[in-house]
Amino acid sequence: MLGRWLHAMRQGFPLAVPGQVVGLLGGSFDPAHAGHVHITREALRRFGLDRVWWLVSPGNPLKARGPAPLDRRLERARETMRHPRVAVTDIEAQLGLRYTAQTIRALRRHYPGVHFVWLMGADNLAQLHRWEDWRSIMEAVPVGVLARPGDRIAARMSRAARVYRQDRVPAAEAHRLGRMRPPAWAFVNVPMHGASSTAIRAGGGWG
Ligand SMILES: Nc1ncnc2c1ncn2[C@@H]1O[C@H](COP(=O)(O)OP(=O)(O)OP(=O)(O)O)[C@@H](O)[C@H]1O
Ligand SMILES: O=C(O)c1ccc[n+]([C@@H]2O[C@H](COP(=O)([O-])O)[C@@H](O)[C@H]2O)c1
Repeated sequence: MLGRWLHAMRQGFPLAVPGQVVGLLGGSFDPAHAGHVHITREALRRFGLDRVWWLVSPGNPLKARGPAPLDRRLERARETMRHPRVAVTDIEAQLGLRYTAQTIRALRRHYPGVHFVWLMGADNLAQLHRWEDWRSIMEAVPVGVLARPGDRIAARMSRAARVYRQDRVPAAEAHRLGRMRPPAWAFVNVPMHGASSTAIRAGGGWG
């Protein structure tokens, strides 16, 4: 176990110790914005997380348009999210991975004993059934979903929500999500934030 740990630290990966609950917010962050910060703070509180790691993706496999260069997105993400319990990382690029199911498998190997929770906005739950090997994600880690304007109904009616309806955790129990045995997922109706990277790009806000 120590060997794998040292390996993760040598690669500059964030530190986590066995027993900690770490939320993973994967995203294009093209660019990062106040909505990401908002859901991260809500997730820390609502899902009882010790840490959140932002996984700035090399590129969403379902998005045809390539994002801005990774270094630029990382830099903006680090300027945007400043919190002692949040780390902004490019772990996926370092591991040469872009499919979430593979990333989760790799992180669980690198960090034995750490409890991971996959985080996402409601728009992503609505699409989850299109992700590579999506059921293995639900079976591997608990999933925390945060409300997003316009996407709550699509998320609730989604294929993933229907297939895993028995495994939905009531919002009042969501603070224990990280220690639950998967499949387990919770949808929390946090106050919503309207920011989106698409809107920022459309307004030339990257400049
Ligand atoms: N305002 C928001 N409210 C709730 N969840 C959000 C919000 N913005 C982003 N997210 C979630 O954060 C994660 C990363 O999002 P992403 O980097 O794709 O930002 P985005 O604003 O959705 O980008 P784009 O408009 O390019 O699709 C996703 O799970 C997404 O659902
Ligand atoms: O694994 C997949 O097939 C897959 C398909 C679409 C999106 N994802 C992941 O979902 C996260 C959110 O993506 P995005 O572009 O909406 O920010 C990010 O970590 C992506 O790598 C993953």
